[in-house]
Amino acid sequence: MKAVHFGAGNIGRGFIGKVLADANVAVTFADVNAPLIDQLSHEQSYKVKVVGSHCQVDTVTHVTAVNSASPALIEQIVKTDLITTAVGPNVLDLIAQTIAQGLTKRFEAGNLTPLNVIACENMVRGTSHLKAEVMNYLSSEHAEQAEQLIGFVDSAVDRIVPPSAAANEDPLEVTVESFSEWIVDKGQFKGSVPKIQGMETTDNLMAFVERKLFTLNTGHIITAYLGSLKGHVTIKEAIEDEDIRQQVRTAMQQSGEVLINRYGFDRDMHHAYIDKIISRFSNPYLRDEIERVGRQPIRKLGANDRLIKPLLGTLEYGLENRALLKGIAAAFKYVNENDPQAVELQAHLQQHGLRATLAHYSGLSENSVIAIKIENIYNSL
Ligand SMILES: NC(=O)C1=CN([C@@H]2O[C@H](COP(=O)(O)OP(=O)(O)OC[C@H]3O[C@@H](n4cnc5c(N)ncnc54)[C@H](O)[C@@H]3O)[C@@H](O)[C@H]2O)C=CC1
Ligand SMILES: O=P(O)(O)OC[C@H]1O[C@](O)(CO)[C@@H](O)[C@@H]1O
Repeated sequence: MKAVHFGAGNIGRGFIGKVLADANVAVTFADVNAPLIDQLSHEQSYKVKVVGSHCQVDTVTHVTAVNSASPALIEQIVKTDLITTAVGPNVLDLIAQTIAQGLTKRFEAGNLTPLNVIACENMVRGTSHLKAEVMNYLSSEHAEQAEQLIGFVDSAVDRIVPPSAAANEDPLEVTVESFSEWIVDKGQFKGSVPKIQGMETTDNLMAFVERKLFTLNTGHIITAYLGSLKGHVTIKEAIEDEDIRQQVRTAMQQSGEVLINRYGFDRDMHHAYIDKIISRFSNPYLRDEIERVGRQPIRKLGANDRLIKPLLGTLEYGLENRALLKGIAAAFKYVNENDPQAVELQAHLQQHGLRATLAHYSGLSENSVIAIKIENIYNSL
């Protein structure tokens, strides 16, 4: 079996590429980082240091790499059985055209075997979004063939993989936590569903997507922004600050009540899931900086992302949400000159004020009770 994986970064090498290669899938990475591609295609292997409840160093082999802009990638798409991505939600629109070019050539070459595409991004139904973008670049004839032959499979991806420590002399080596969960929507595949150890299939994907987004990502982002407010640098420092820990746990319980109401999760089991995730945040072997978890605050303040989506759930079910409101308010206090979205958010905030900025990026109404509550909390921080 062959796979093309877009994005040879933290998750690409540390999780998705490793799961596929370990399942004897021949993986070709596609990336725009030329030195990374050159090294991967030269070495054709790399190390993954697994740290946490168990520690080990695995070697991933039988991988190669091509530049995402090269014609060689199009040829790979003509022949491949699977495409996966881990490039970042904002990059999916860029790779859609490349995928469409590959599909066009594939159909013209008479390859009518099924092909599945799985975007492994922190984005609700990211693959469905990618499908819409790809279809825009296909002729009506090829779009019809794609509907029949190409599966666009949504997924939930959970493994904490910080950027490899700069001190590490091996630029290909990546350090990952031992926990991992990759769940895909069984009903969206074309042809047979591949059996890949480490890739779970479900016909209830949204429950898993929202459980992960509302628990790991919501807890993580509030840890990052409350931690940044107190001058912490790493997630571990922030979550080990008892005051922050309590607020983060309360926020995760509040978003958890949305999941319990929506999917009927068992409360005790969900609280145990929350505790496990909080312990993952303080993994002593991982250096995970606030800057990574808090990156791109505009994306994370979006209506369908880890802060606003759970809040909207509390409004839907009439649930307590003050800790979530504080996390959202803290997002507007996040200052990082190296993060273009943080810079844009602060500029909009200075020019238009909190409630107009909140409305602009999150879709919440500027004069709503909830916006006024967030503004009052923001002013108290
Ligand atoms: N790092 C983590 O702990 C986790 C990350 N994710 C998600 O995985 C995705 C990737 O995140 P990371 O691996 O952390 O980021 P990363 O920045 O380490 O990797 C992204 C890779 O995509 C490459 N890229 C950028 N533009 C490209 C293009 N046009 N074509 C091909 N490659 C391109 C970059 O050069 C980089 O190597 C994001 O959606 C993230 O939310 C999901 C779960 C965990
Ligand atoms: O990758 P993003 O969406 O920018 O945000 C980082 C978040 O994603 C993860 O990397 C995986 O969900 C978490 O570790 C962290 O909460």
